[in-house]
Amino acid sequence: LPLENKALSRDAFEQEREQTLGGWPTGADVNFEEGVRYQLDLPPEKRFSEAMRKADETGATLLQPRAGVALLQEQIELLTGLQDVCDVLPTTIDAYTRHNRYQEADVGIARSREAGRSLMNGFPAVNHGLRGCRELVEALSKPVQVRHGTPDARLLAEITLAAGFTSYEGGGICYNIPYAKSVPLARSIRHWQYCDRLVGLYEEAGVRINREPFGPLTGTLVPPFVSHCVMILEGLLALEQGVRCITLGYGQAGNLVQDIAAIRSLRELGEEFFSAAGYEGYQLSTVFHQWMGGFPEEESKAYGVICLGAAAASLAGATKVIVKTPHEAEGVPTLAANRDGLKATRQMINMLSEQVKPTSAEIELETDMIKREVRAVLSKVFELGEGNIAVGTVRAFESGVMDIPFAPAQANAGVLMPVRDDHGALRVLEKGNSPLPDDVLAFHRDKIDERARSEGREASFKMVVDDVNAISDGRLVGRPK
Ligand SMILES: CC[C@H]1O[C@@H](n2cnc3c(N)ncnc32)[C@H](O)[C@@H]1O
Repeated sequence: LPLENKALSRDAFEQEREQTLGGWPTGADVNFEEGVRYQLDLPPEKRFSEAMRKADETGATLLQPRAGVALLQEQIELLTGLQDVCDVLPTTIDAYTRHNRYQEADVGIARSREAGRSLMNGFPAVNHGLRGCRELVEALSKPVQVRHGTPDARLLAEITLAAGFTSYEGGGICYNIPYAKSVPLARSIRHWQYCDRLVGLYEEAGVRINREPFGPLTGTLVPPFVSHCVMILEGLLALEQGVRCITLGYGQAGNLVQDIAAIRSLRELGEEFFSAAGYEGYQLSTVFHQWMGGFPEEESKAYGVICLGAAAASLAGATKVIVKTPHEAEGVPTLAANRDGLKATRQMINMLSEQVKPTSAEIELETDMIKREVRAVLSKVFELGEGNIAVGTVRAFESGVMDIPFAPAQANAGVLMPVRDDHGALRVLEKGNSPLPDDVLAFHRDKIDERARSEGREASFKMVVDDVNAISDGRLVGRPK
């Protein structure tokens, strides 16, 4: 399929829809006009776009957990048990569904039924189908979002959107490079143009669905400019398909100054690039993911990490924060652990939300650095695309102009290497083929040299490894033992 950054024609979309809905028997229940009517009947308090608009209007930071289990009744109980301590709800999708392995998802459901507990790491929404997903939506009183990691998320989108989910996470880059090994980037981008076109068709029918590109990417020392470039490209691709409600994401890195600058620059850069591309009348918000890297085993220390993330999200003025749990080091959290992570986060945000947001010369400098980095990389992506940012994106990854640290995908160069500086901010140790301006690179190098001097060792990959393990080991910067 030719990859172009143009709204899919209705014919092309309908043709592809036939094949998409045939991907699993439950696809046969989906009818677009009926789905629109169902969505239009949802009350405003169950619409994600409304919740995000109000949050930005009032300067609130909304709380959202992750949560997904195999069986429908359990998922209803789980989300019912969470909705009184959060603002908006998730449904985290299982790994089989994320790779379109619905047959195995069926087996997972059957085995979970036999065992009387969830043996899957998420909710297999495609197998539960329209009826199951609607039963879930109708049991709840708050907006529900689909959270997953699916390179080909077309059938999942058709079923969950018709079922009344009002937000859909992901994108053709963010759900490929960190999540898949050998899915061609052009293919996942094209699949996500279908998902975004579907959202655009709902939009044209008067149903505003929120789209949230997945900001953290690999969740391992990803410098703000790297994930910001992905966010802006996926936002532009979505806008072209008719999406008008976008939440750009960012994964906490740990240094407060840098995290605050990251969220503020993300919103400003979104506005800058979306309006420069000629789009208007869209809703733009931000989401801050609490630390996505390794967590301490001990719950008391895990709360420390969770609360720093809560504080950073509030001080940065993020529209929403994705909350971790004290079971993060173990795996899928219990309802109680999920509730506790949310309550600790709420305490932090309540104590900070009435305070004046901090500004400082350091935050201004960091914000300016991030903006210059993003502009340098994206102008190269646009140049590579010769007017087509979808092709530009593919070529940028092929050439290493865009490069995501620690990503498993063959499509990723994997040369750019980050490392923390003496205060824990992420800097570029090895730029790879990233077109960062020389003075910006010198800034990064100076900051890294400062740490090397204070630790009395050369900046090296050993430092990076120490940083990857630092937070699990109880600190931010991976100091030598
Ligand atoms: C993106 C990765 C994050 O999603 C979280 N996660 C993945 N599956 C589930 C799940 N089924 N329930 C709750 N949290 C989950 C996991 O803890 C990790 O922090």
